[in-house]
Amino acid sequence: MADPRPVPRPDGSGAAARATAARALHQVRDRGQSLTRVLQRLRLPDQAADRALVQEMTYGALRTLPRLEALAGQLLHRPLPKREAELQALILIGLYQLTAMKTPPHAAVAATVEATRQLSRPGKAGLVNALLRRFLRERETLLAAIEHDPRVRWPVPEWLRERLRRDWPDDWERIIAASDTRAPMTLRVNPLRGTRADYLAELAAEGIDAAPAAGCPHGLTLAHARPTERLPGFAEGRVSVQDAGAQLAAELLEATPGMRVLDACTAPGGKSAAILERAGGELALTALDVDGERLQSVAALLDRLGLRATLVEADAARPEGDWAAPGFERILLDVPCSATGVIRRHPDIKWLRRAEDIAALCDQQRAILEAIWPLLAPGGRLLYATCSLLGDENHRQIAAFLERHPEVRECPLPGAPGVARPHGRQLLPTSGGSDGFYYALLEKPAS
Ligand SMILES: C[S@@+](CC[C@H](N)C(=O)[O-])C[C@H]1O[C@@H](n2cnc3c(N)ncnc32)[C@H](O)[C@@H]1O
Repeated sequence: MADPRPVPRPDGSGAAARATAARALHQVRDRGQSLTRVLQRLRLPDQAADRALVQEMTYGALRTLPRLEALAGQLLHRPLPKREAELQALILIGLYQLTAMKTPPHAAVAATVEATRQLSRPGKAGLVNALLRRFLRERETLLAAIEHDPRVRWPVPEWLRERLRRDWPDDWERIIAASDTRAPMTLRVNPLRGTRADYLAELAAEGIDAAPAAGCPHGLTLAHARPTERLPGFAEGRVSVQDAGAQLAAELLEATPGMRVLDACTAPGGKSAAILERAGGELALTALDVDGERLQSVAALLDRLGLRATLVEADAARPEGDWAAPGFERILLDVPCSATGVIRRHPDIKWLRRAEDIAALCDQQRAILEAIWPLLAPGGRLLYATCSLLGDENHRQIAAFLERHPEVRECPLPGAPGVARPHGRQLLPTSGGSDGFYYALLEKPAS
């Protein structure tokens, strides 16, 4: 199978980037690790361009995994043994470059072949070279053979496809397609440190193309994503990165200065910060999370933005202690969920989530909602939020809650973006638009 033609040796950094991408893909695909965590842990290349390449290859390969696996299946006479899972991941990274990236094919092949050395598999260089060159020779035939494979047409696990089809009979294909696109980079301007109009003008003066984000008074979308270090005033807390759909939470909650507010699932803190900014920082905000490590990022975020809240590490499903005194006028419940609405930003979710996780998440959501509701003041409002697209976590969860608590009033959300559901509203991920969020606003009777 080895191709006898010599392979040009690329410079080492390109090969290192491919090897790192293969390691990361292997950790996600075969070990069930989250891509964000893997990329934080792995030693990434020194050069920014190589780090961006690792990012592009890993995110891209996870988006189109079934296509790459189906191609590798055609190219390999028999599957590689389990102990070669990292090499298999390298082959997938190689195929991703040849199917989806603009890298000249000979350079992509050479750097991927060279990466076998970095993975301590120099004896497999011939195999990788032969496979990738065969793909280039037989590209049209190989791609045509998998075109109608349902896993390739709708690159999500079958259980998720079926659930999306059931919940979104008219939109499921569009949703899956949009979930495979790259999400835009949206910012939220901190109104305590300047206006959106001024920030847009400053960006324009620096040649950074941006436009106001629809439906977000403080939001703007960049034409091209860039590292936060290269955003004016980022370190000084003038802007934060936050999806337009996530920014909507603060608008729907309408917490005004002086209110006592609870964010019961706060980390990493984006919505807490938006709620505080919208009220000029003049809120008594309790920001709670069960995960102490994640709470540290909330502290760092509020610090950067010049905002204050009482941070509490506690389980929202068991309110006890000082923080749990009833009488909150506003509560945000951004509950743990399947995150099926943010697959664009975290394509690993598609492969890490299991069908059986959903029922367990629904139980958790119900427990948190039931436990937190008594803390709401009479006449107060609770915004239930998820970044899920699944009815069980969203409108059916709220329908069941309303059935158990007939005194609760559901507030209409007129003018809010998204699609009306039997209860609440759903933002769908769309090309160039926001992530997939769900919101329902509930009010306690005044007496
Ligand atoms: C969807 S994230 C919240 C995102 C956050 N609101 C933001 O906009 O940045 C859900 C959070 O809920 C937390 N969480 C999960 N179970 C919890 C519980 N029982 N009590 C409190 N927090 C919990 C998780 O640690 C996670 O940080």
